[in-house]
Amino acid sequence: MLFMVQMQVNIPASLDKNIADALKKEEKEMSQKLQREGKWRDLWRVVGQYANVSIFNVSGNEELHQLLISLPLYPYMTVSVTPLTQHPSAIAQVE
Ligand SMILES: O=C(O)CC1=CCC(=O)O1
Repeated sequence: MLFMVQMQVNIPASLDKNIADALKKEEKEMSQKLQREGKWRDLWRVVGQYANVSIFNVSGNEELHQLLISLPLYPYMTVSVTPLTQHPSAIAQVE
């Protein structure tokens, strides 16, 4: 199943910089692992914001939920999830 996920990152200025940097590094490693596995299909920066729009290809709600809550930056994110389905006019096939 495909999901559009919007993540707004709100790291408090009071968080120690070394901790913030370590969380960002872990987040990058995890997101790149999931991209290589094909689960995190697209990752786009929202211009002008510390936010991204992502497309996930996972088995369903539960897998997506577990994946999102295990992201290192999850405690500092506002997450919005939109399930997607094939548009009847689309010529690209959903995998
Ligand atoms: O920078 C972000 O938008 C948060 C994030 C998601 C994957 C990643 O590497 O950083």
